Amino acid sequence: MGSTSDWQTMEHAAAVLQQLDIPHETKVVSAHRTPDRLVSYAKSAAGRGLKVVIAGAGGAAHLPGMAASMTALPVLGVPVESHALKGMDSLLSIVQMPGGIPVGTLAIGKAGAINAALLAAAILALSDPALAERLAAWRTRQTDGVAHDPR
Ligand SMILES: Nc1c(C(=O)O)ncn1[C@@H]1O[C@H](COP(=O)(O)O)[C@@H](O)[C@H]1O
Repeated sequence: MGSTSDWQTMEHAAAVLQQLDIPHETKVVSAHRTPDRLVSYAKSAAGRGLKVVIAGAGGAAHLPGMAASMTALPVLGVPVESHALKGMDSLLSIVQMPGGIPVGTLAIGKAGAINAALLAAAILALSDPALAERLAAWRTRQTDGVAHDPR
């Protein structure tokens, strides 16, 4: 994520990864403030055994796109809700990639963070049957937890 201030959004992705027992790391990496850290992080990601990158950033959110430009791993972008523009700036910065360098862009804020983790899980589950079972069980629990009556 681009800043420690993004953690209150991105912790929801980490929580879902934890629930699904998916090993993961959490790092602050900024294209703007720590460009060298971004280059080394993105270029070494695949070699270190990472399979998917979830990049959350707000405002002029160049982090997901720049990360995607330096790794062939799938990059999922989470637009963090900015104070000034409610995350519309983040969303448009992340989603409008030029053809050729994809970033899978999720919803603004908490829902996007949760869904980035679930989408990462679905990608990993394609080659991990045990994870596919855990993901199916997670979804069943969610379905079972939806009330029939709103009151
Ligand atoms: N969008 C980026 C990037 C980047 O894209 O490289 N680096 C930091 N940021 C964003 O700046 C916002 C404000 O950061 P601060 O709260 O640290 O001022 C955060 O949402 C962060 O993701």
